[in-house]
Amino acid sequence: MNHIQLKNISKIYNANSTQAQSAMALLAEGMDSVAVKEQTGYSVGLYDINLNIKAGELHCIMGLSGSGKSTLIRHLNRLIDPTSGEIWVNTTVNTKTHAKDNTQANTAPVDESSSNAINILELNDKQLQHYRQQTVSMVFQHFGLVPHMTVIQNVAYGLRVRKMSVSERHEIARYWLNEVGLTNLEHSYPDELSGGMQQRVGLARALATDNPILLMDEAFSALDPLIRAQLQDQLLALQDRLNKTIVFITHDIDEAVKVGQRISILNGGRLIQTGTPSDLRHNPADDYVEQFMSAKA
Ligand SMILES: Nc1ncnc2c1ncn2[C@@H]1O[C@H](COP(=O)(O)OP(=O)(O)OP(=O)(O)O)[C@@H](O)[C@H]1O
Repeated sequence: MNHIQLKNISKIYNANSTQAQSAMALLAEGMDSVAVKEQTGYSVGLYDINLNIKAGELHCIMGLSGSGKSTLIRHLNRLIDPTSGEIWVNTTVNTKTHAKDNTQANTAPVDESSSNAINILELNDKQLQHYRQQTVSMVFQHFGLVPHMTVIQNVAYGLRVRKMSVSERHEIARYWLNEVGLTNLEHSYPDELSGGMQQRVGLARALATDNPILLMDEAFSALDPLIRAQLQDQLLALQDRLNKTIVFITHDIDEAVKVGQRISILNGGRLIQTGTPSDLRHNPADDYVEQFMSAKA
């Protein structure tokens, strides 16, 4: 049932292999990332992360600033490569949604031992490009829209590489704009829209590719609370139907509890605990987790 598996992932920034090994030896002894940085000069992004993300789950990654959230999510589309470890992705999980008739074709996911899982760190440039086009999409905190393109061109952007005709890709883009509650704005430019509307465009763009994995890096954090709550509700409603595997980064425990089926808590580059909101509330692994859960509104 796993869609993504991280095995012993560590990331030491700006260190060669020998330097990284010395930092990791200190981490293995239990030294925290701040002390490692003081002693060696190297920043610890992540240390020895083992994490399984299930097919079709909305999995939140939570933690304070600097805990490693962005480092982790950026490994999943290889914007960052680890110092060591493996990242396995099951490429047979299929959550394709057909824009025209809205039928869904969910293929039963295969477990981690399946030969259909690939170690994405072994992909060559061409395979990586294909993986990014067909398997993972990302929604960014600051929307990442192309300013000189209209809304519909932005949403259709990821479909251009699939050699679809303009009319075909615009039909799909229109469908997703409608799904995220944006109609009659297709000819607007991003700077004519509010932040909430721009992020709806960002979401429609990510959904339009119909990739099974959606990465959301603090996607709602720049929005005011009311709009943020609306987008959270909309994401949950969409996910009810789409059943994607969503990795959702947030530093806000209320948001994590609201949207996450499971939550992974990071601290200083280490994975402290993964569980349902109820697991974390009733059986926190340490004081850090307990403080988060008791800070929940
Ligand atoms: N490019 C980089 N070079 C050096 N160190 C880095 C780099 N990117 C991140 N780090 C360090 O890695 C650690 C984890 O950073 P990361 O940005 O992943 O945390 P985060 O939880 O996403 O934080 P935030 O919520 O502030 O975005 C921090 O100590 C950070 O300083």
